[in-house]
Amino acid sequence: MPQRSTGSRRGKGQGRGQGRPAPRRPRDQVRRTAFDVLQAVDERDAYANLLLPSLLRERGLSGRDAALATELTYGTLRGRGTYDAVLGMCSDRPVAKIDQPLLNVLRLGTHQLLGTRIPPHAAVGTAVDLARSVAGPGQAKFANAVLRKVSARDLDAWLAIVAPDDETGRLSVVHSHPRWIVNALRDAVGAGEVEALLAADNERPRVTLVARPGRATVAELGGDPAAYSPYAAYLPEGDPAAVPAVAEGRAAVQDEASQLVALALTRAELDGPDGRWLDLCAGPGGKAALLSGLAAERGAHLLACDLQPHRARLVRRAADPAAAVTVVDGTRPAWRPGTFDRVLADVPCTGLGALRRRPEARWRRSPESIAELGPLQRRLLGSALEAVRPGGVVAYVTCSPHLAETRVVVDDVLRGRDDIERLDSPSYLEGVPDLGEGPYAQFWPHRHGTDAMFLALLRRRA
Ligand SMILES: C[S@@+](CC[C@H](N)C(=O)[O-])C[C@H]1O[C@@H](n2cnc3c(N)ncnc32)[C@H](O)[C@@H]1O
Repeated sequence: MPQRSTGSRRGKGQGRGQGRPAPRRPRDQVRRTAFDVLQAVDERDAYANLLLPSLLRERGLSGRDAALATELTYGTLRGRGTYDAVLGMCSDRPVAKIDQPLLNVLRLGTHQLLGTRIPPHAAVGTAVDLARSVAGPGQAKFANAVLRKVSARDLDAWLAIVAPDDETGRLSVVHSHPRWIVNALRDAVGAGEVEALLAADNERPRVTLVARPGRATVAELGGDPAAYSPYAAYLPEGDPAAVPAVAEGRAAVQDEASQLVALALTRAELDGPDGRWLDLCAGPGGKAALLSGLAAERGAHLLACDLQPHRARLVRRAADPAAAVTVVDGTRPAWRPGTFDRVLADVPCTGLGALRRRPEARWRRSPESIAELGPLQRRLLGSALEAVRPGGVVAYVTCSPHLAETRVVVDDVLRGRDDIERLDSPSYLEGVPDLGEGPYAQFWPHRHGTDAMFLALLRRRA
């Protein structure tokens, strides 16, 4: 079920009695900003985690206003499946027939009513104002009628009414995930844990920082040292950019499992040289920053690649200055086979393991996305295995636990090959419990408090 915010009780910018707004400036900037992000996500595939911070800056929203806009945006994106089911009961038009802008206003209003402690009169009043400004007076009346019906019950009471009887349907509506994702996650984690996983996907993730090796220390990060990564700390509250090491690029926000899968690659023992490391899909550079720092400490050298020039530029900014960064199609590499001692293939994937941080991915992705990504994932893994020398190690990584992106890809690529050994990945993540029985390792939000990262460590036989 969408997480109920413990945040603001106030109805921000209720507007009534506050005098006339300045011309051309929406009077409720907080909700207008959340609405604009919701629209951009739907209309032009924007990423909320990139667009929202820039809109907040542009509109001068900070402190409690920025926190409320963030809560409303993410809460509405997360809860959309649940809220649409409720709206379907409260509207005389099918949800699919409601125009997009008005539907997003209704979702935003429903989130405030069912997922926050904002007083109902403020939630409805501000939504009606917003409906008037984006869809006209007639639609404002409709929004008022619908949201008044929504406000008649709390979330639990609505769920008792709208949740379907079949288990997949119930999980889908109660935890606001499309059915196909419920099924895929059940296949990956098992029926006994899928509900805990879906619930964890709707929690706000704690902010985890990484102290980039050789450039910052965990003590500088200020928070509690993290449970598993020796380079991580949990930020208790506040803006990560206020941490000096983050502002200076010596530290960054990075999920702990993202750190650990890169670390596991560096921990696999090698026979022979260990000087040449490759990050095949490096953009925007989180793992390359960690690997390049460790490489520099060990006298090794990292080459970090990405297909996209703008992503490669982000890698350049994040990585240790000693690393080489280049634009390369990893499926048609420029190096000779067997050049590298360690290779990371952190391939493009659906991102279904990071739904806490990118809630819109669940609505944007489809089973077709899995089918579309599969050939590229296989080619990149094949290319990584070609790039590593006999005796060297490849880490195949996804930020998705979907079986068709994880073990099925690895098993397909290795089928019929006897030159590759599967290493026991969990044993390179000592101290992290419950990663599975091996040889692959799977992190889970509900078990580890991390993204659902997948790791396969593969050695090319000497
Ligand atoms: C999952 S992201 C990598 C995340 C990165 N390792 C990090 O930790 O920040 C996948 C990356 O692969 C890149 N990519 C896609 N196709 C590629 C190709 N054919 N060759 C190299 N990179 C590719 C994408 O541009 C994207 O930046």
